[in-house]
Amino acid sequence: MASTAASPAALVAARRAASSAASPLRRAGLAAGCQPARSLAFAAGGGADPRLAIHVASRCRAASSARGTRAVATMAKKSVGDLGPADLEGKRVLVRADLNVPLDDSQNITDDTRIRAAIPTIKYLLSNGAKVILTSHLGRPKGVTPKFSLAPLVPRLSELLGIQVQKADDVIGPEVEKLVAALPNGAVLLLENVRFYKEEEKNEPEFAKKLAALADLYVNDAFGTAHRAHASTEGVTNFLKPSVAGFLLQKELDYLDGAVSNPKRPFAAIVGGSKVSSKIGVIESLLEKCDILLLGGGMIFTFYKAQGLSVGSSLVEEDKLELATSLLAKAKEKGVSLLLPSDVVIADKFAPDANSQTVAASAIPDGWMGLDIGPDSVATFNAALETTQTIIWNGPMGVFEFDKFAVGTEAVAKKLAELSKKGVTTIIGGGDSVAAVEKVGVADVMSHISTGGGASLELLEGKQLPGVVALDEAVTVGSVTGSKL
Ligand SMILES: Nc1ncnc2c1ncn2[C@@H]1O[C@H](COP(=O)(O)OP(=O)(O)O)[C@@H](O)[C@H]1O
Ligand SMILES: O=C(OP(=O)(O)O)[C@H](O)COP(=O)(O)O
Repeated sequence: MASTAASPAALVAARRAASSAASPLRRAGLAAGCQPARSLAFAAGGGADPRLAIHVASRCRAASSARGTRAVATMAKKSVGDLGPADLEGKRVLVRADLNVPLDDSQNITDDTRIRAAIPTIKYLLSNGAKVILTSHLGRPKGVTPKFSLAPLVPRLSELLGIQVQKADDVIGPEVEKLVAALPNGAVLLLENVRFYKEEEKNEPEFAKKLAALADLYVNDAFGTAHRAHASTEGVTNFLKPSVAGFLLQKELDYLDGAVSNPKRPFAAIVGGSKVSSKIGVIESLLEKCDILLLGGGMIFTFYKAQGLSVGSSLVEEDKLELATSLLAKAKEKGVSLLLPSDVVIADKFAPDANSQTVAASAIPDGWMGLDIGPDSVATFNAALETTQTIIWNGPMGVFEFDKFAVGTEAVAKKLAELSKKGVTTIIGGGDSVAAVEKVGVADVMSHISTGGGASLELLEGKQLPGVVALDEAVTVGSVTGSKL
């Protein structure tokens, strides 16, 4: 699996110099949807603390895909697998994929995971004689912006599909209609970046209607964008039936909704990342479902402080101390075994070359900040994980972008890989945990790695995703819900 990992120095420089157009990393981040506005929002939220700025662009990566199993949970939707040759032969199928991949300065794809993840659905449609009209966004363009064209994706798409993919220069309109009309069975037409039309993000019905008019049926396989109610993810379903889930979307729901809501027990959740505030919804939702909750990352210092411990200059959200206390109480009330790290690796500055030492969580000296969990915590976490059958992981245990403080995160990745090989269901819920798993080179052994950062977070928070809600319901037979039985 391709890695998006960059050197810590490059990462820090890229995060801090958000205005530097010369940075390839920043461009990669921009191409993948990480705009400066988002960086600024995080920085502002954290009082311009560089520790909060570092993680922004690393949310722009994704992961592996495979044919999904049957949907089992509350959001079960009709699947493309429910459609056969009789439904698809000669039909024009509008496929919304999330091909929002990072590109370098020369418009080369630096991580093709999302393209590869979209292939099974497209191949299935082609093998059933359909004509595929493929639509996606790339980045967050404001109007037509050449550097956000989908043209650089054509060679890789063609290579993976084993056919020459055609490319339209527009999304709707007479030229596109002509190309669609001339499309033979078993061919793919890639439309231009759907966000070149402002109507897309505004979910304007007239635009959705024009998009829908290109096709006979609709497949949404864009999990990474399923939390957006846009014309190509939501609005189009009002004008095109059937509207069904692609294999990737289905697999994401099977794991992030199905396996998490109906887990093989014991079920452990590992939640890390920088701030407790951005994970409140996830923690609260997982406390309803899991047996064990392991916390790591920058958020632990807010919990420590809430318990009266000294945290030195570690990241703390002063306004979330009460919340941390209430989450601890809620875990107790629910009978969830909540484990906070017992030791931490501290640094004398927020830098890759900082001096560091390992101390008990209760012994952080003034002027030092915790940047990773310590070896005792890793051992305790590993022992807890050994007892489980299902594990969901969201958020790194430390500042893994700096090698010196990546040990705890990498240990978790390795443990999950080991357990996955033994049959434990391991789910990596998007965001930076995906980067960590890729960095350690164990992505391929995990049961599921989400292709959506924001979308997986919303799903884990228990929210309904508009792009999913809009799809046709699956057929229900008895107590089992899913595709053909
Ligand atoms: N102890 C810590 N202090 C400061 N930042 C941390 C700490 N531990 C982890 N982080 C940062 O948290 C960021 C990831 O946070 P977040 O975006 O919430 O996770 P995710 O992307 O997995 O959802 C990473 O950039 C990492 O460097
Ligand atoms: O990269 C994406 O989201 P992610 O960074 O949360 O994984 C999706 O393509 C959605 O992009 P958007 O956040 O610009 O709507």
